[in-house]
Amino acid sequence: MSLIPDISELLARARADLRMGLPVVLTGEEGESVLAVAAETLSPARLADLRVLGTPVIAVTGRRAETLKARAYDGDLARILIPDFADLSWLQAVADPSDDLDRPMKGPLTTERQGSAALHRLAIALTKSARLLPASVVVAVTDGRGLAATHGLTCIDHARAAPHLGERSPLREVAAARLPMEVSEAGRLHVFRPEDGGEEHYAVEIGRPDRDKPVLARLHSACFTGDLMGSLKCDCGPQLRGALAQMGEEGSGVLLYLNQEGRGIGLANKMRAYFLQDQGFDTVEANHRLGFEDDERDFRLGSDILKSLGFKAVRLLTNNPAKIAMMERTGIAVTERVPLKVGQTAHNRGYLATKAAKSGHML
Ligand SMILES: Nc1nc2c(ncn2[C@@H]2O[C@H](COP(=O)(O)OP(=O)(O)OP(=O)(O)O)[C@@H](O)[C@H]2O)c(=O)[nH]1
Ligand SMILES: [Zn+2]
Repeated sequence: MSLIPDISELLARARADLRMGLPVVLTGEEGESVLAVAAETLSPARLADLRVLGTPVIAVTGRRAETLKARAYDGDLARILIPDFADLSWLQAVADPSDDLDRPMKGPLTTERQGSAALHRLAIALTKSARLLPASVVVAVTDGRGLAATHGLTCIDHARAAPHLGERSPLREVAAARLPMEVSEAGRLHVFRPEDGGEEHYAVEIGRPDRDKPVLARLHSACFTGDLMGSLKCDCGPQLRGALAQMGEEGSGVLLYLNQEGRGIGLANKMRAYFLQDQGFDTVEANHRLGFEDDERDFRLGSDILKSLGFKAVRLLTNNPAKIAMMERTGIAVTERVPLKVGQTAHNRGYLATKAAKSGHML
């Protein structure tokens, strides 16, 4: 029946639940099931409830485990045993590196090596896509489906969810209108919304670019601090304005504004990363200490939008080779890379050097 939510709708619901601090039920292939809550949003009352149901563990990514010196027997993640004395602040200190330097001794931490980590991996993937810290408190339960039905919890089946996790929900254009701008009076803004109701993304068209010729294009990732606040820590604001100005001069172009704040980790996590940067870690190390990869963005969104606007080839304004490679892989030809070198400041010199050294950016 069409009234029943499908798996991508259930996943979207699970992300919203985790952000509220609600547990979700995850069920596995062998009939096993767990209850999972994001460490960041867990309340003391719910922690007590989880302890009534069983013996919870806290699952963190391999990246975070490295910093915590916890053995990651599962490779990309570690299931850390929670000592009886541990309270919510202990769990949050495992999840959140903010006070790593003040409280370096969380351990020694013992990690689980028996049994499957598949549901823990799913729990972490969900917290990440909910833009929360990638850490989940997980407890095994006997009848997950029954528990979900009785308590009105979202229930996700691992086998059904797996093919959808690395996938993005299809985008649909929901509205477009004329937008006269400083750089060009012939501006037009298109709003794209994913079918699962997630984050919207925008395309700003300048002029009426010919769909049969390579269009001057920029894939810009949202940066509240740089785009709007004039932050000196990165080069995003000048890049955004520089790209629009160039399109205005040429009288034609398309700028995609992708809501992938903080290279896909969200603004709260980006500010946690900035806090770590103030302690001396670089932009890549800070992401790793938080449990994230260097870059969690999905640039395929960009080619989805370009294709839906009818473009086949771009002259891409970027210094990031990963953007070019992804465009080519997903069927948008990059006929030219147009460098975008603006906004270097004394504050962002180290940031730009790290991107060049560790993320392959062209200086
Ligand atoms: N996690 C994290 N994100 C950051 C940091 N500084 C800036 N960002 C984010 O990095 C992204 C930069 O986006 P872009 O300028 O589109 O991408 P880029 O990879 O630098 O590539 P080009 O500018 O095209 O060369 C934005 O989402 C910013 O919010 C940081 O220190 N940590
Ligand atoms: Zn920025």
